[in-house]
Amino acid sequence: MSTSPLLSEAMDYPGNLYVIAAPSGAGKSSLVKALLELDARLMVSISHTTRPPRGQEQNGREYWFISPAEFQAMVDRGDFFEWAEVHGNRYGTSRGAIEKRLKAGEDVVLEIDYQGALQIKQLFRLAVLIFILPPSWEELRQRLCRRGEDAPEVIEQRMVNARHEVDQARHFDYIVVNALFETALFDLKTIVHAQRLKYASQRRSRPAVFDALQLS
Ligand SMILES: Nc1nc2c(ncn2[C@@H]2O[C@H](COP(=O)(O)OP(=O)(O)O)[C@@H](O)[C@H]2O)c(=O)[nH]1
Ligand SMILES: Nc1ncnc2c1ncn2[C@@H]1O[C@H](COP(=O)(O)OP(=O)(O)O)[C@@H](O)[C@H]1O
Repeated sequence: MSTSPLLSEAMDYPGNLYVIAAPSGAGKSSLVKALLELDARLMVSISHTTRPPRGQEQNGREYWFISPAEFQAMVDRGDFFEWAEVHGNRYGTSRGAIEKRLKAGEDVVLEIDYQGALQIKQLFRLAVLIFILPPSWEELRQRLCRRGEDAPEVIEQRMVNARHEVDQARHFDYIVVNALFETALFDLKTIVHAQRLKYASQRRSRPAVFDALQLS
């Protein structure tokens, strides 16, 4: 059991933390974007990365794109809540942004890899870990190809890494299979809503339960 002081503090945070991981191409970003459109109470945290931007990506929208030296300086200053190397690049969640939001009672979604998700669970016992699975390996490859953003060798590396990533799904609280998009989105929405109610009642706050139900 971790003895991090953050563990007990986190119990008192009024906001909920949802952590969503998946192998590249499973549909995580598309699902999270649709979820945010359905649920105005969710905020997504923008990560920092050393990966170069893809075609339509903008600094500060999908990611904060920074150099390896800038990333290292943030690591040295302890600016990251968690960080990991994924597919040869570094990615991290900035500490300040999520703590401030959770303390303010906002529900935060982190779209990160399994290593980061498992680090977060050590710090926030109440974090809800959700793993998105593709319906098959073949469909995963097809989605990566259809997305048309990655070179063939990058796709191959992501397919190899996916085997190990999928193996980590058993450590998560929930698994959602993204076969039919609308069904997976409904599953995600249900998990978010059910956990919101559960934690509101655990905090023994009747107003918080009503608030979670969006009743007055
Ligand atoms: N640990 C960690 N992983 C992250 C973070 N941001 C993104 N990732 C993960 O890094 C991996 C690669 O992301 P990306 O380059 O956008 O590729 P994509 O998953 O194919 O869209 C994905 O598994 C992301 O969830 C972060 O802040 N921390
Ligand atoms: N349920 C689905 N059925 C078919 N294609 C999907 C589905 N979900 C996502 N996609 C497509 O698969 C590709 C990868 O999705 P994306 O959200 O970028 O994945 P990730 O963020 O997990 O890497 C995109 O082209 C997206 O439109």
